[in-house]
Amino acid sequence: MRIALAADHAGFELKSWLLKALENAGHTLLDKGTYSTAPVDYPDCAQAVGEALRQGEVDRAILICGSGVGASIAVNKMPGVRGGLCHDTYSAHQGVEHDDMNVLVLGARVIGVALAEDLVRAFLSARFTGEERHARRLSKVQALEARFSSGSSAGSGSTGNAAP
Ligand SMILES: O=C(CO)[C@H](O)[C@H](O)[C@H](O)COP(=O)(O)O
Repeated sequence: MRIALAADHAGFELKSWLLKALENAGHTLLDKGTYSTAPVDYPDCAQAVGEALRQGEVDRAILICGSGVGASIAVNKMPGVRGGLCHDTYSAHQGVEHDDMNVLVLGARVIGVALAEDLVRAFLSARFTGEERHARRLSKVQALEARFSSGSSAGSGSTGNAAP
């Protein structure tokens, strides 16, 4: 699978571990930084993976900050990007199966490397089921996104399919 990874300074070390593990597993990786522990801002990391997803450069993304909270908030501002902060394996696969989550967000100051690797495996192995109730709910999420995104008229109720 084609996977983009990005982390802020708090997530840099965990990203480095995950890059090695994913490379060994044969995935195609796009490392969007950061490349050291020098402080950077998590919205910039979120933007980097969100754009890679939206431009079709990758199929999924992994985004890491200290808690995972800031990165999760930021990445979900981008249309078509569905990030979930998951620190349990059930959520890491169910988020894909039911919600078509395409970004796994992790908090490097909260979890260890072994759990992170399990979470990533669960996330990457999962597929959206496409069952009617999940597709219906996803359409409603996309309608919310279209209704409140800048440039669209408030209250339009559009259900256009957002990229990707
Ligand atoms: O955890 C975060 C926000 O939810 C951020 O990603 C940062 O990692 C955190 O805020 C960084 O804190 P620092 O004191 O600037 O290292």
